[in-house]
This record gives sequence, C-alpha cells and structure tokens, in this order.
Amino acid sequence: MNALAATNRNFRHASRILGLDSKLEKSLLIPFREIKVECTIPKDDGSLATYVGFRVQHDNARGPMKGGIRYHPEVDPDEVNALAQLMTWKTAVVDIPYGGAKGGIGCTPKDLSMSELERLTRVFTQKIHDLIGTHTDVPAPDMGTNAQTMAWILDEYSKFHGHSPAVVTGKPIALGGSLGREAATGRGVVFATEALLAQHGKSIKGLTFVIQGFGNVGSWVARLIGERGGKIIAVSDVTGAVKNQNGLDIVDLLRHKEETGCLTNFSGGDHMDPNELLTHECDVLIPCALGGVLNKENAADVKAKFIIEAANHPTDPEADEILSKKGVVILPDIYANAGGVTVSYFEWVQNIQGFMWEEEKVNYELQKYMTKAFHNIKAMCQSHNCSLRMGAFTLGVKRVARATTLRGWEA
Ligand SMILES: NC(=O)C1=CN([C@@H]2O[C@H](COP(=O)(O)OP(=O)(O)OC[C@H]3O[C@@H](n4cnc5c(N)ncnc54)[C@H](OP(=O)(O)O)[C@@H]3O)[C@@H](O)[C@H]2O)C=CC1
Ligand SMILES: O=C(O)CCC(=O)C(=O)O
Repeated sequence: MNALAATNRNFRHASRILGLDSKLEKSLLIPFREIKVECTIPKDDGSLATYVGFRVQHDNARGPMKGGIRYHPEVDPDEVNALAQLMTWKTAVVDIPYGGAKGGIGCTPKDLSMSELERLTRVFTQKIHDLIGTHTDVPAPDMGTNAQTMAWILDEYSKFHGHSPAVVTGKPIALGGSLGREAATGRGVVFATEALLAQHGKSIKGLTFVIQGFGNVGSWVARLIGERGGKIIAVSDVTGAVKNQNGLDIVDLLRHKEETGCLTNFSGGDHMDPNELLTHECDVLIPCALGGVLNKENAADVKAKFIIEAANHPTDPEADEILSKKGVVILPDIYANAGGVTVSYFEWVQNIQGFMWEEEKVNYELQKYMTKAFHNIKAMCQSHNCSLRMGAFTLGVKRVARATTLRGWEA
C-alpha cells in the first residue's frame, strides 16, 4: 500500500473513533497547498540537469506549518503528501504550536558534488521562498539533507526577505541553530523507548537492539542506547549490514563509518545479509531509514517484541495488523520520532527570542515533552481501547480538529 493510502487509512480510522463530522474529516484530509517546481542547475561539467522539487503544506490550524526537506531518488508527490500529513498529527501529539508540511527533491545526493547540492538547494529556495517563512512554513532537515542544506536555504531566503534565522531549523549553531538539535530525533526516540519499556517493567540495559539506518537518526539512537547499556546486535545502512551477538562497539562503528563511508568490512562484527536484518532475533527493532520496510512480505517473520518507529511510516497497515496479532508492541512514528521537531520548535523559539539555551535545558525540556506525550497517548488508548498508533492518531487528530473548529470557516 502506498504511503498516502496508508496514512489516509490511519487518519480515517482515528476520525471514526473520534466520531468526526464528514465535512470536517474532508477538510482535515485535503492539504492546504501542494507545490511542485522544476529545478534546473548547471552541473560541474557544464551540462544541465533538471530535478523536481515538492513542498506540501498540509495544515496550519495550530500554527506555522513545519517539516523536513528530503533529498532522495524515491521522493514522489504522494509520499511527500503522506509525510506532510504525518507532521500535522505529530506536532499535535507533542503539543507544539505548529501545523504540518514536508518537502523533497527527487535526486541522489551522493551523486552530486557539494557545489551542485548548493546550486540545487538555492534554486529550490528561489522557487518556494514566497510560500515559506518564519510564521508560515518552516523547513528542517530530513533524509539526505543536513545543517549545511538549511544554511543555504537561510542564506537564499534572506536575500529576498532580509536576515531570517527562524525560517529554517536544524541549521548550524553558528547561524542560530540550537544546541542538541542534531541529536534530538535520536534522543527523543530513546526517551520514548524508555517510557514504553518502563511501562512493561523493562529498561534499555541488557536488552538486544537491531537498528536499520545509520544516518543522523540511526547513529544517534545507537550511540545513546549503547551509553545506556543496551546491546546493539545488528545495524545496517544502504551499503550493507553488520552483526555481533555480543554487541557492536558503536563508537568504533561510528569511526569506521566516518572513515570509510560504509558499515561493510567492520572488523568488530560479521557481515550480514541486509534483507535479514528486520527479521533478526532481538528484543527491540528500530527502523531508522525508509518508509514501508515492514510489510506483508516480512511482518510474519519479525521476531522483535517491540518496534520503535524512528523512521516515518516504516510499517504499512497490513504489516501493522500482522504484527499486532503476533503481540508485537509498536511505538508509532508520529510520537517516537517527534523529538526532532520538538527541538526544532525550541530552536525557533530561541531565534525569535534572540536568546540561546544551554544544551541541558534543551534535553530536559525534550524529555518533559516526550514523557508527557506518552502519558497522553496512553490515556487515549485507555479511553478508546485502541493500539498505541490509534492512541497517537486520535490525540493528534482531536487537537487539530478542535483548533480547526474554533477558528471556523467564515470567508
Ligand atoms: N532527521 C530528522 O530530524 C528526522 C528524521 N526522521 C526520519 O528518520 C529516517 C532517517 O532520517 P535521517 O537519519 O535524518 O536520514 P539520513 O539521510 O541522515 O540517514 C538515512 C540512513 O538510512 C540509510 N539507508 C537508506 N536506505 C537504506 C536501506 N535501503 N537500508 C538500510 N539503510 C538505508 C542510509 O544509509 P547511508 O548512510 O549508507 O546513506 C543512512 O544511514 C527517515 O525516515 C526520516 O524521515 C524523522 C524525524 C526527524
Ligand atoms: O524538525 C522538523 O521541523 C521536522 C522534522 C521532520 O521532518 C520529521 O519529524 O519527520
């Protein structure tokens, strides 16, 4: 099932549980605005290359629209649409004053030089600059983008609108970025995991973990779980997978990835078929890469007891059903990976205040927001006798529906 069909299905399920009026349901489902732009750049060899860029602004009832920009060859309008909608529910789940948006460019960032990436980012920004802004739509990093990408957007946007640090988050500290933002999604995933495990009378120490993806989110999740005594027994990236039943040394693995650009040939572990990673025996599986990786083909073979959705929509609805029947507990993306956007909110607040927080304050506030959201989700699960995913969806959708109704539709 494609990402948009899956997201719409989850939304409609939540809407039914909440008993939303069908007109309100339709208004919440249809995006506020969908943008598609052509981005042509000269390559370093003088030839021209054309890419397609998207920004979907899903909903702004609770505040400026917010969400990352992804550079990946599989970026397509339906997926961006789904990811934008997920951002709307996510910002509502953690109760930060934003709506939802997402963007992307269909490209393979590893095949582009730094100067080509810079030109592409600047052209994309030129095409959308009048539709984003500090109080309208605030981009951030996602797969294939990083703090440098945000710095280029900030610079290009500021040529049209004057110096505007709060137009993007996840930017370099030297340009007004927040301490703790780089690690925030991973740290939030770990706080969320701790909250869930505590409820099951468990803790990270001594449990076995398998992690798919070793980029921003996956590498921080691995590092922080390792620091808490969790045993990470298998990890993958796009180049392959590595395993060690006694636990991988994550600091060594990070050094190896930094030096060689891949996980393969790591001396502290054995090569593993990446296709076996998701069904490897473990206590906790944490997908930190692409969407739709858990599906009807592999769900029945998953052996983990807990799945923490650090990636966006890693589990399609068919897999969700199979896994739930097997008793696997799934912590849904719109809560599990909300630490990134939560610290993006702190960054935006700091930019608007012109005052920088200590990293300890950022991490302390992040834990507070993540823990509070977990308890609010649990309360929804109890009220509606539903899964954690539906607990999170009903919490998010209810808050957005309430804001929309209060604002009204008078033209
Ligand atoms: N960055 C953020 O703040 C947030 C990110 N997310 C979500 O987390 C996920 C990861 O994002 P992020 O870490 O930022 O992205 P990155 O681009 O930093 O990292 C992505 C990682 O996934 C790996 N990867 C790509 N394809 C595969 C594959 N087929 N099998 C295994 N690994 C693969 C990449 O491998 P390689 O290293 O070899 O390229 C890389 O390690 C995405 O779903 C994103 O939407 C959610 C909330 C916030
Ligand atoms: O930090 C942000 O604004 C958005 C992060 C994001 O894209 C996500 O949570 O999926």
